Amino acid sequence: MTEIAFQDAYPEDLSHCYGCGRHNPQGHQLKSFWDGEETVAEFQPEPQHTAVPGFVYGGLIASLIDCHGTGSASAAAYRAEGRALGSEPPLRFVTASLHVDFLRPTPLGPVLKLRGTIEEVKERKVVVAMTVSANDQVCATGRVVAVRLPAAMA
Ligand SMILES: CCCCCCCC(=O)SCCNC(=O)CCNC(=O)[C@H](O)C(C)(C)COP(=O)(O)OP(=O)(O)OC[C@H]1O[C@@H](n2cnc3c(N)ncnc32)[C@H](O)[C@@H]1OP(=O)(O)O
Repeated sequence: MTEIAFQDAYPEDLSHCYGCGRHNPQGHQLKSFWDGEETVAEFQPEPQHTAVPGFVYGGLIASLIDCHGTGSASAAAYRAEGRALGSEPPLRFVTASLHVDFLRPTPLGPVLKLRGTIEEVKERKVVVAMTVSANDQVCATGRVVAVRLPAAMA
């Protein structure tokens, strides 16, 4: 694993995202890292993330996939250019498409583990496939198409 989380390399003014912004105290503050050619993140759901008692809310799972996907996209773009994470000019990505499949109920209790595979890297677009596991069982899979931050959001 790298020592710095992808999201901790985001510029100050782009670190307020509900899913991963380090400056959003009410947010999830997801942290993603490299693990070889794959990307990983962990998240501990809390009781307020309940769907049916005992099981995790699907919207939370989708938002974890969203932010692990966009974070992984940014890291993959830096890696493809042979640049250090967070170096200038910044390579920031937003979600163009978010696809989630819920394969089985996700138990509320264990830490959720996300694992991402970089499927495609282009100059403006990165595609990331992900799994979300609890107790070493894949509960959901996801796919994010991430596109470079548009001028309208900068
Ligand atoms: C930066 C730190 C913040 C962290 C972000 C956290 C994640 C988020 O929640 S971001 C918020 C949600 N996302 C948004 O609000 C984005 C709103 N959408 C947009 O601004 C635009 O539609 C945007 C930028 C995604 C795409 O812009 P657009 O001009 O349509 O892109 P365009 O140049 O046509 O397409 C680029 C590539 O992406 C692909 N693409 C674009 N949209 C989609 C889509 N919906 N589905 C699949 N592929 C798509 C295109 O096919 C194209 O691929 P290729 O190069 O292979 O032909």
